[in-house]
Amino acid sequence: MSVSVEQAAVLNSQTAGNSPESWDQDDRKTTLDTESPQVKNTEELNNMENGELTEDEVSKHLSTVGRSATGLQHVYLSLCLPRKGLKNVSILSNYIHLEKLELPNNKIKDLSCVSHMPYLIILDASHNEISDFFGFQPPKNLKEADFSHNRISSMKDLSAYTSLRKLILDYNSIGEIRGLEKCSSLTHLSMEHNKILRIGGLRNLPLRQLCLKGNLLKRIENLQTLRSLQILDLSSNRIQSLSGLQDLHLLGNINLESNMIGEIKECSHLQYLLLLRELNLKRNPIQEQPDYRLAVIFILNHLTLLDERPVSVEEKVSAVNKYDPSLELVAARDHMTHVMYQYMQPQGIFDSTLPSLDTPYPMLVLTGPQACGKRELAHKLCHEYSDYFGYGACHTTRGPYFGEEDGCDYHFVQNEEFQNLIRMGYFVQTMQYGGNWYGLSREAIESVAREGLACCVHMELEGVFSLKTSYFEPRYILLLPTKTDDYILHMKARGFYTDAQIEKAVSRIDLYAKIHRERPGFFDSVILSDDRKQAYSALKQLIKEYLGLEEQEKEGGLSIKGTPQIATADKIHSLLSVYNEGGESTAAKMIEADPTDAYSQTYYSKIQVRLLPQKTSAELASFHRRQQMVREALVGKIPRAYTRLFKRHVHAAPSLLTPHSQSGDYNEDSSSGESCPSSGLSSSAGVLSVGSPADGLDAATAPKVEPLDVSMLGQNLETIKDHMESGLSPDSSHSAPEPASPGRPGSNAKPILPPIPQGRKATESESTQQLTGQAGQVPLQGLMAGFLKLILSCAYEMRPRLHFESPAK
Ligand SMILES: Nc1ncnc2c1ncn2[C@@H]1O[C@H](COP(=O)(O)OP(=O)(O)OP(=O)(O)O)[C@@H](O)[C@H]1O
Repeated sequence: MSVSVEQAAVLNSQTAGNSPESWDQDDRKTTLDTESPQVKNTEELNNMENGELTEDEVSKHLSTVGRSATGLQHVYLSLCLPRKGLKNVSILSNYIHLEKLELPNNKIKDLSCVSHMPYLIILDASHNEISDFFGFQPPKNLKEADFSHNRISSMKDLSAYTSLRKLILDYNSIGEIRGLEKCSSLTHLSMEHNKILRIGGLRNLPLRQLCLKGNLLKRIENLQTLRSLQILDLSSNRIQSLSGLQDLHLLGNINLESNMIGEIKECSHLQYLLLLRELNLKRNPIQEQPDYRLAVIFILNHLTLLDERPVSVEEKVSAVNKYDPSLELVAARDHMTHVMYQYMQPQGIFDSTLPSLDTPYPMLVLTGPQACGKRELAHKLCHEYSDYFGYGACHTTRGPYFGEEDGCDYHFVQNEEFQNLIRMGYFVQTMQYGGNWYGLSREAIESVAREGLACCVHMELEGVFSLKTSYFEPRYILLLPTKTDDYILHMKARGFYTDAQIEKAVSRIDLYAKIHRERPGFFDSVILSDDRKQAYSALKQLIKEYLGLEEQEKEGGLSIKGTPQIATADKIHSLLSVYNEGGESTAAKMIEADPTDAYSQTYYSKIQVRLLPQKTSAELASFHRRQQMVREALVGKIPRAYTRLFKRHVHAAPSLLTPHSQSGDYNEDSSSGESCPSSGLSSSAGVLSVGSPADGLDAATAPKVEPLDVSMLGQNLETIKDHMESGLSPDSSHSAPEPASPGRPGSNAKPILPPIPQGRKATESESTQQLTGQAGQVPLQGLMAGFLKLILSCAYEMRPRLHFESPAK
């Protein structure tokens, strides 16, 4: 039976002033009962008390007039009767045109009346006492049904409900999802707070939203076919793993609050869900994992909301820096660590063969993936070119392989010792590889340098990045295997490596190749290492070019072996002295100095190209000042402030080291402006220019501070040795006693030699090296510490740029 407009008007007239909205908003049943006595006849009241719906009641709550489905009449389309205590709604069988029926918060057990509503689209039967799931014939247009908060314990086949889009079955006692297979329009299913033990029965449904909150689920399963799922709520279950979600590529929001997910690695199941923006893992054990939030953000870097908190850009950057730092970042951290620890230690100057403090040690770094042959080649090179190269043995925490010797291949140390060494500022760079630590110590480089040789080391790419941030400026040669199968065979043949290690090494070939491809010039040279013999020949060829040996061989038939190392050192010294004395036109001067020397030309013009355009006049002045200070320190001139203050007795330096001071001109003038260590830096520029007076000295009397003249030192070696053996200071015969009042203007102070390092055996050769500047380590002691620290920091500040160069380049 339809309700015509006329009938409805009549019904409405009976309830004038009581709109359905006012009923909806306020449960005023009693109020209405008392306030509108005319509406309530006795029968009606009885019915209401019995929970039986009456026509009058219906008429009051009908709304939304529209055309009937047949289009012939105007009818009410909606009926809303919330909180009426209704038990029996059978009368609604007459209202066949209803499209929307809302009966929440009643006591309805039977909804069979709905069978008579073929046009019903929306049904809200929530908060009732229904136990019979869909106990009516299917209205074929039913799109939304809410049966939440009822007493439904099992689902029935809903194959007939092909139009159903939204089904809400929250707060029932359903134990299993079933009967939905044919609901081909179902996009929204909510079954929170039921008793579902397993996910199932959802195969191929076009669900976009699924809520199974508050059930008894232990795992996520059978969801892989829900390709349209966008929002998933599995909160308040007992789920331990996120496995099962990996194929749901449209998922944008997952709520897993209050579950039992404990491992960060579980998030990797979600990492390919590129549309995932919101994830809630609150109240899961995973929250206790260290750096939980950053770790999750790192894995799921598309998230915008994690645990209901927005993910900031800073968090994303920190996450990447923490879990996948770039090679540069790793290097910067490594470098920072070692610089910091180094500066916390007493300082020492290692001048070795170098003409000035800011000249880096000559170094050759062979790099490439593990077992590519770089170590073998490094050893070979150092053996064959022993006059040029010394092997720099790194430290490692890995145990020695068969045949490896401590101190030869590596210094093998325990992890604890390695960490101690790091804290002692012992290393220039370190890296972890394959669970072991590797570190190149300052001492490894300097001990080679003390022999007047260039240090040859091998290391992985991370080590190269780290060295590139330091003030060392080695040559980097990449040894790259290209025949992967041969490389794998070679590694297997060595018998040291597990499959995983081999796999890792192989995978790093690409990394090296990529860096080489993307950063031209990152490596100075690349040698293919597939054939070790060929690789070594190529390496030799390169080295000869670097050292200029090819020309020498061609020109003079010089044999490589036996070429005195001093030749190289001399060359660098002489070149540098030209540089030091020159101003802007040093390159020209260098060429003038030895125009036939191809090595010099290339070497120096390259340096000029690198150095001069980058330096302002202030920088140059600063550079000269620092050189001045370093030289003074090396020839033994103690900072005047300290000398004055503590009146230390110092050994006088041999006159040959300081030719200008022999005459007693070396002016220890307190008025020089160097009354404190830092004042040296504020003195005027150009103190090293030929003929320019030292800072604060009278132009006529000031000593010219010149680069150490190695050859001159060599000539007088015997004299010095004699002095040392006799326990006298080498030039005691020349030196005047230290003035009683060194601070007095015009007083003389003889420069001193750096003390021979404590504990170091002063063998003849070592003494020689010390005095010739080949190996002069000056440990900082007492008052020198501050001054030398200052020098070191200056030297570090101004990154050195000089290094051995290829004349052929
Ligand atoms: N100080 C360091 N910094 C960075 N990498 C280093 C350092 N010392 C050694 N390495 C590198 O660590 C990797 C592992 O060294 P290890 O000696 O254990 O390997 P290996 O199997 O002997 O291979 P290889 O023959 O290349 O040395 C090698 O590639 C090695 O060159």
